[in-house]
Amino acid sequence: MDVVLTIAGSDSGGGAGIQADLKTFQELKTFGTSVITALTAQNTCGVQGIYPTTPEFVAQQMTSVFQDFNVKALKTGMLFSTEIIETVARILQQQTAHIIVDPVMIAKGGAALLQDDAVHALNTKLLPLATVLTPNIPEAEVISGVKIRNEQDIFNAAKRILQLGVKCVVMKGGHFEEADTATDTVFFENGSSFSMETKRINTKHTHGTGCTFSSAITAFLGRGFTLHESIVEAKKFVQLAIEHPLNIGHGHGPTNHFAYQELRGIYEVMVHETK
Ligand SMILES: Nc1ncnc2c1ncn2[C@@H]1O[C@H](COP(=O)(O)OP(=O)(O)OP(=O)(O)O)[C@@H](O)[C@H]1O
Ligand SMILES: Cc1ncc(COP(=O)(O)O)c(N)n1
Repeated sequence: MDVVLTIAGSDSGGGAGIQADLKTFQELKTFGTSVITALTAQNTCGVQGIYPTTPEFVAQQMTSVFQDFNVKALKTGMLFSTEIIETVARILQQQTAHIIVDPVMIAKGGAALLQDDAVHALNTKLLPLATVLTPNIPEAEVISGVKIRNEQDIFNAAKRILQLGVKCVVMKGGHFEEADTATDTVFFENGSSFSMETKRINTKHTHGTGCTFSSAITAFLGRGFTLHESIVEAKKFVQLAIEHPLNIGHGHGPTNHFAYQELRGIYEVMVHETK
């Protein structure tokens, strides 16, 4: 049994954060462990409150997990503050597991899940350790300092992000709402890249899509899939989860973490190798 870890915030509504990550890990036949960086009082309508964990207690949770388990891959989600990022990065420096960083900044409803002054610590302390970074378009703009309006901007932003020390960046296209596809573009440090295209689903039930996608990459990497296979298979997982919603809650509902197993992972992602 491969052990994986999520270092993220708790979503009391169960659709994003730690809860989405553990559901994804379980569906993908890995053993999920967790380090909680913050509690959120949250549901499908928004975030009603945030109660961050102290950096010392984040460190204590990480030590408990690493002392006992051989963690094959781990992801970070909501990290909230400079102090928590610095603590997480300091402990991760001693680890050999694949590190997937989902740079969670703002919840779908608009609540800030990362303090503005924490971007510097993210860029300088955590990103140099990352195997994979999975920004959405607004997050990629903040990290790279490049305004993104078209494909060339995506390329320029990705290049800047790779210069921060990230080995692979997945630029997620979920926020291009006018497109009829949901296309993510993947760039590697060696200069190669590919894009993944799926049908865009017209739905409001997209709460936790980014958490689900990055935890699926983590689970596949933890099981020993290659980086390329893990990213494409995770795209399939999130596509099926969005395409077959559970219709829970009164706002932006969660995705369906059961769908990938129930449909035996059957979905064709269009992959275009660009180099
Ligand atoms: N309407 C949609 N139809 C199909 N795929 C989508 C849709 N919206 C997002 N995706 C896919 O979901 C994944 C997550 O992308 P997205 O840009 O939504 O991340 P995010 O904004 O970080 O998510 P979140 O903040 O909700 O956790 C990507 O693979 C993206 O292409
Ligand atoms: C604890 C936590 N982590 C991440 C998200 C991002 O998800 P979304 O952008 O869908 O609100 C969230 N809302 N809550």
